[in-house]
Amino acid sequence: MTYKVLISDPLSEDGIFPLREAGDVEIVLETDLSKELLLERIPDFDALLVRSQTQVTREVIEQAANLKVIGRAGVGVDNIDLEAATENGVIVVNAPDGNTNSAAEHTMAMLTSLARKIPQAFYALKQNRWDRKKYVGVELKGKTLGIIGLGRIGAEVAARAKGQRMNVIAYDPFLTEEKAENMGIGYGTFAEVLQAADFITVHTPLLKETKHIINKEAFAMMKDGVQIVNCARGGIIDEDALYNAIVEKKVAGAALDVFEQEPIHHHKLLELPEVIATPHLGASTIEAQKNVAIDVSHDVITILRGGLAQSPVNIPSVPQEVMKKIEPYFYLSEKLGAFLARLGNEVVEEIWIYYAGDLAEIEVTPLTRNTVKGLLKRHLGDHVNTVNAAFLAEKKGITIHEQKTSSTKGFTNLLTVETKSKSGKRKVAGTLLNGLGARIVKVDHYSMDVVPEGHMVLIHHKDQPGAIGRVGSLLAKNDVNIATMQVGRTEIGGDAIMMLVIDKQLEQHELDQLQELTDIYHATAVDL
Ligand SMILES: NC(=O)C1=CN([C@@H]2O[C@H](COP(=O)(O)OP(=O)(O)OC[C@H]3O[C@@H](n4cnc5c(N)ncnc54)[C@H](O)[C@@H]3O)[C@@H](O)[C@H]2O)C=CC1
Ligand SMILES: O=C(O)C(=O)COP(=O)(O)O
Repeated sequence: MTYKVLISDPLSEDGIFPLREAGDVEIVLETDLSKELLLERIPDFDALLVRSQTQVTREVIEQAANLKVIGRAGVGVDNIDLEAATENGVIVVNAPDGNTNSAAEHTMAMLTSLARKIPQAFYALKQNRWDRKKYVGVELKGKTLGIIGLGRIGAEVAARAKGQRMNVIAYDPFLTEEKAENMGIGYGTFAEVLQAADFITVHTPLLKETKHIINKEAFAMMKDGVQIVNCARGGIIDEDALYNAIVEKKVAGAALDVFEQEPIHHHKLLELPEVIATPHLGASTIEAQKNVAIDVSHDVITILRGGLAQSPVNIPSVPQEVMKKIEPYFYLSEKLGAFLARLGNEVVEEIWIYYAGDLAEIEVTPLTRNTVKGLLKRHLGDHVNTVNAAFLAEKKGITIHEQKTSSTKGFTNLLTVETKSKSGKRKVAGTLLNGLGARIVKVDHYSMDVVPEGHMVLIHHKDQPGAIGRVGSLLAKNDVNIATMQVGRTEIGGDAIMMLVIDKQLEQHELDQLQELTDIYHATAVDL
């Protein structure tokens, strides 16, 4: 199988070698696509690789019938409609570490340039103006740098600013006093940081919660003559409020790498001499571009081949050591879900998934998603996957319960899935037998030992002599070969079930014939 990958923003050629060498990947490089052309191209592709330029909107995602993964060669994913991706089962991955250093270095370059007015002085010099008085700056040493958002980049900026002998104070919802102390910086609330700082730099992602956090009210809290740096995302700072704060001399200067709408043309902020800017260059170094392209290429290949990504954005990442433990159960969990889905035609209202024995010791969320995927697939088809399974279940009004239990019924591991619908509850349990693979060991309250694959027929009947024979004869008459057969009953002469593994899929009329046999209550075909 060959996977088609569209690269729609310029990516480092040195960084995409994992894709080039993959053998099963066809790369199409088409940058600067118009919205219309992207919509036209996208249905052909299994993967899309972007930076910050391509706008991966809901419309694009919904048009992308074959898309499995969107790789963001960088950090910010605000140009990708994550909700639409999740709803459509498309995994989004990014490269969170590869450009941290470059972004931090660019921030420091902007901070220094701002303090010493280097771009303005250079521009004047280019125009033959030797003006030493006009471009007197301020030192960074001894000044307070306020950092809003102390993640990977914020923390690197803090370390570098300390090297410049600045006092650093930061606000981040995850920053504790102890952590700040260990880093040798101060910490405060959002307002305290704004009030204390001579320079403010923002390093949050652009989210609903961070949109315009630096607004008119925020500027009012700041010191007069404060200088602002934004190498994170346009939109974190309200551009109109910044413009006014500069015109009113509240803000002495601003260094901007990013804008609310990119690319910019004749932006009013650029008309102000206090503003210096770069065209979103924070991650534009040879090293960062190579790093992010390598990381995202690896993740994209892994996902296309059915593996689990290192840096997924819209599904929780699973550490490698946890993955090793749960991977063997993936097959079993999906098959149990699929088995239950075929037992009845009624609308499932609730799902319980019980994890026992070895399973009770590990992180099972990925298995829960996989079970739900197996269950929903019967009616929703291949559209459902581990990314959107929980979302689709919720949309269909199905509640999912996940429970760890100590009751293993003698198995070293036991995965039990139970569904509730209007007519009652159905249950199937499975285990992974050491060296022998997956087995269904219980259907409702009947014990079994069946490999969960192939064509099966589950027959509810009365425990009477001749019932098994009649089923065997009818199947033989229809030229259906029985591979294995298991029988279980509650009591002699009571309700019983037969679980047959057969060599072909039963036709509806064959099922009807089975149900007409004496002592047979009901027959269900289960094709896994
Ligand atoms: N200019 C450029 O070329 C680049 C820009 N970026 C931007 O920088 C952003 C940050 O990148 P990283 O540091 O790698 O991300 P990160 O996820 O490591 O750090 C973000 C931090 O912001 C904090 N945060 C979230 N909401 C906040 C709030 N309301 N107030 C204060 N802090 C808040 C988070 O707790 C987290 O610690 C990215 O999301 C991206 O948009 C990243 C790389 C290059
Ligand atoms: O990684 C990020 O968030 C960036 O902003 C870098 O963007 P870019 O890949 O240079 O368009």
